[in-house]
Amino acid sequence: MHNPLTAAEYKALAAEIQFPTNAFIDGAFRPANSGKTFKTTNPATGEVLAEIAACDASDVDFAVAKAREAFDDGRWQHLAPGERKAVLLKFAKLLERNRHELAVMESLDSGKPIRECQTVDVPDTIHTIRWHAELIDKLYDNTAPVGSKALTMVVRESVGVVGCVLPWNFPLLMLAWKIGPALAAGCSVIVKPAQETTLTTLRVAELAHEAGIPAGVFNVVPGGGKDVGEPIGMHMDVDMVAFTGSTPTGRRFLRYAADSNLKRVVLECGGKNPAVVLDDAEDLDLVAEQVVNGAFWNMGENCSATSRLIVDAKIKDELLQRIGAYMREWRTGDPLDPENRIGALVSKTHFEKVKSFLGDVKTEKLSVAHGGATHKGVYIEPTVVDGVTPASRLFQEEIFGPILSVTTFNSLAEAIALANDTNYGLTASVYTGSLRKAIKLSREIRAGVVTVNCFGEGDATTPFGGYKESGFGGRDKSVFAHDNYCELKTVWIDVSDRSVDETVR
Ligand SMILES: NC(=O)C1=CN([C@@H]2O[C@H](COP(=O)(O)OP(=O)(O)OC[C@H]3O[C@@H](n4cnc5c(N)ncnc54)[C@H](O)[C@@H]3O)[C@@H](O)[C@H]2O)C=CC1
Ligand code: BAL
Repeated sequence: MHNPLTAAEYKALAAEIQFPTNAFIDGAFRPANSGKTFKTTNPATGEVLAEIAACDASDVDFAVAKAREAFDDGRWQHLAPGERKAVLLKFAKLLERNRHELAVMESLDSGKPIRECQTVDVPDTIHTIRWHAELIDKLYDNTAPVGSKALTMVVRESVGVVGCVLPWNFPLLMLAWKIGPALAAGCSVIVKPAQETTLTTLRVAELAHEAGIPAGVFNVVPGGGKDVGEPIGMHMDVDMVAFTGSTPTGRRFLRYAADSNLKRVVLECGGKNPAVVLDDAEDLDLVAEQVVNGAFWNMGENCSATSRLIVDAKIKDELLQRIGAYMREWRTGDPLDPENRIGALVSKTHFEKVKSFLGDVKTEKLSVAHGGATHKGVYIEPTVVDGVTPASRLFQEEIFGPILSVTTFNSLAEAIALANDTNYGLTASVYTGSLRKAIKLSREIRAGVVTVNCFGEGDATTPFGGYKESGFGGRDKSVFAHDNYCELKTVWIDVSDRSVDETVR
């Protein structure tokens, strides 16, 4: 499905794309009630791509009213699961037909390399929608073993109106991780994209409507966190919020829920993910490749990024040398050139934040093993920093940029303690030739995903989410994500002799 284009073809497509600019509510594009707009720019060039409706609480109220109307009259939730599936599969087909446009729009708005948009973001988005569509007519409800005097049904019902609050690092894919299971389950959604990356969400909503998802079921309300995110979180008629983003903002959604209607909250937050490499790792070239992929994929703007390399002191120098060799393949530059693997960071503000960690390297007198350069105020070369201790900000804080810290250990117990020495617990990877050690590490590292002899986030079939301050309330992806968007209802029907006798009388 990927069949990538050339750099010239991507640039030609970029020149002719029409960007959506208005909110999408009740099946139609609409300006913000206030008439206000905000600019979205291409971080690689600074060029303004579009002026987008800057919505506020009044737009959220309107979207929630329309989403509630659509939910209550059953135009979507009361379709048979197979009927929803058919519409969602058509939606996936339309996404596929428009995959080049979506990939280019995503790259222009976020600074992501087009090669990633084309090979990961867009195809995984489509696959996620398809996977949840295919799941929905294969799930059976249950009866409970209550004996012969009653018949009980334990049925799933759609949770209702869901606010999906999204980050800027994987705009399309995080949208799919939320709306895939939510729409399949019959919910109505109000999506708030990150202000930095609104364009593809609006285009996807338009395609969903074209595919036959009824008006009011899929709404997009663009704008800022305080203006749109908070009113969604505080809304008395929103039944659930599904959020991906930073841990501090995730905490706010728990407070909003507590201060409003106790809506369900599912959070997927930050990470400070270790790669633990034991001295019996079988293929150090493979380890180097996987660690580099984990650390620098998407410029490290990734909650699951490998940001801490925890390596046996005996093999550190050898591994760093191989990491350096593999990093030579990681060219930095124009995101629309498919040869480049590192694009622009999402914004100047974020660039400055990531750069401040390079400042720590100097003040802490750490050594840069590889990389370290910055270009044009938006690019940071992949960087490996050696000699980092747990006291360092580089070891403890989510950087969300292409910086990998290196720490050594001298025993397995020390490796596990270092891996767990963080408030986060999202992902980890372990590299060893010993099955026993791999199992021990995977059990003792407190993280939602542990990969062995590879880096990854699993696939559509596996749950994704974190322990500790990396997450709350549920998992994205897999059949378990479907459960987030459902209420469980018990229906108890008395069929005892007493009730039969009463009926007869
Ligand atoms: N876990 C992850 O995937 C992500 C982590 N981050 C981390 O967060 C840092 C800051 O990035 P931000 O874009 O500021 O993340 P953020 O967590 O503040 O933003 C995520 C979403 O929440 C919304 N939001 C922000 N403030 C809000 C508020 N007061 N009430 C309701 N909604 C609100 C934003 O508009 C956006 O849609 C990054 O440097 C990175 O470390 C950022 C994005 C994704
Ligand atoms: N890597 C997928 C989840 C995230 O970065 O937000």
